[in-house]
Amino acid sequence: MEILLLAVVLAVVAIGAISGLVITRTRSSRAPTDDRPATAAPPAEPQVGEDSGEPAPPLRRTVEDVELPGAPPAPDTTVEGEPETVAPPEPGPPTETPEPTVGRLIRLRTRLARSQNALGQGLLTLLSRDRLDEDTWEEIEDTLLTADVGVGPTTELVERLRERVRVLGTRTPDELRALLREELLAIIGTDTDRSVRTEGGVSAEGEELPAVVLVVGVNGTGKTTTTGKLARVLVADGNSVVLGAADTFRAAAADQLQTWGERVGARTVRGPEAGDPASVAFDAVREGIAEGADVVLIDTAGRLHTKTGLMDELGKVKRVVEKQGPVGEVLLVLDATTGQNGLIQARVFAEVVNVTGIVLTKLDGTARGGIVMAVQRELGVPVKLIGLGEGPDDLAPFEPEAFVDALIG
Ligand SMILES: Nc1nc2c(ncn2[C@@H]2O[C@H](COP(=O)(O)OP(=O)(O)OP(=O)(O)O)[C@@H](O)[C@H]2O)c(=O)[nH]1
Repeated sequence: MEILLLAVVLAVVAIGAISGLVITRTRSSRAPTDDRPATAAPPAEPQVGEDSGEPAPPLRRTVEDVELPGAPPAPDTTVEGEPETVAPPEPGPPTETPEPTVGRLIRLRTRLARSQNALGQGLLTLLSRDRLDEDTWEEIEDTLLTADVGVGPTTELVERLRERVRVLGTRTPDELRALLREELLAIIGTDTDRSVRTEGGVSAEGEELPAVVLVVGVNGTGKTTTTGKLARVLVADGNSVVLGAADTFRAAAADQLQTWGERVGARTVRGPEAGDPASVAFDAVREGIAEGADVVLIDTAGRLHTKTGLMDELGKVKRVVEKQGPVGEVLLVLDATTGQNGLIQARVFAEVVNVTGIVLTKLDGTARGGIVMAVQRELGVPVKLIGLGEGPDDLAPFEPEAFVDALIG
């Protein structure tokens, strides 16, 4: 009996074990063919590649944040909150002492004379002819037009010269030189204020504000170089300067500007590459206020005057800066070698940002110095500075007398 019972128990255990094995094998052999989606059952823990929370913000600004060249401008809301800029590096000690600005044009006079002498000497030679007939006057006119003096100023100058030569009668070379000098100066204008405005102001809250200078122009005219050189001019004249690298399109521009700044101990405020230039400009002025700087110089990206989107962006840069205080000076940088095209550029820029001064660069590389007269006449805005080379101190305050003297030798 006991043996029988034991045999029954063993039989039951054996059957149970065999059926358990069969069920397990059946389950495991079914699993791969189970057509339920793998995600049907919620995982207990986040899986690799899944985020458990909100994605981290990207390091670079998105295309929605950044205005692309030619894109319509975004509304002026970016700066009301926190402008996005990276921390500006500490300014180093000045490594150079810039040359004083007084008399720079005298120093650079030979360079100016070398490039512009053809105009002055050409005019003097023509005026010295025994007979000043119509052909000669036409040649005088052509000489002026070729030097980019422009139609209006040329007509005016020729009329005045004709009248004065007629009254003079016989002409000695000295008399002619003096006469031409006077008339050229009359066209250029000697009583215009050509100083770069460096007086700061006071905000409505009584806070001291630095003078703000915005540097604008088309591509490659020399804006960054001029901003750097101007920083030296201002430092040489005893001002403390903060630079704003609002040219965020050209990657090297901010580095270039920072290098200029470091040489004279001026801090450069920069933003993220391809960032919003208005934010950088705003931040530079804020930094200037915080530092108690005398002048904030803002370099902007080169833009073709024909690109409406980019011109609108420039208008925005100025408006955004003005939320903190007035922009005292807008310097338009014109490349003297581009001739009459410079006038068209000047007209458009003046409409958008109310240009207050002209910087004429690369006058060392062209005989067409007459653009000085044309651009002033066209815009009613004075030439304030001229660039006469690539050297750090090759930017000079424009002095009509020294300019004309270099012209006529
Ligand atoms: N000969 C000469 N070269 C100059 C003068 N001013 C600037 N340059 C040169 O012009 C070139 C362009 O100057 P940048 O300052 O880079 O021009 P930019 O307007 O900032 O250029 P973008 O930012 O690309 O629009 C550089 O090689 C400068 O050295 C000048 O007065 N004389």
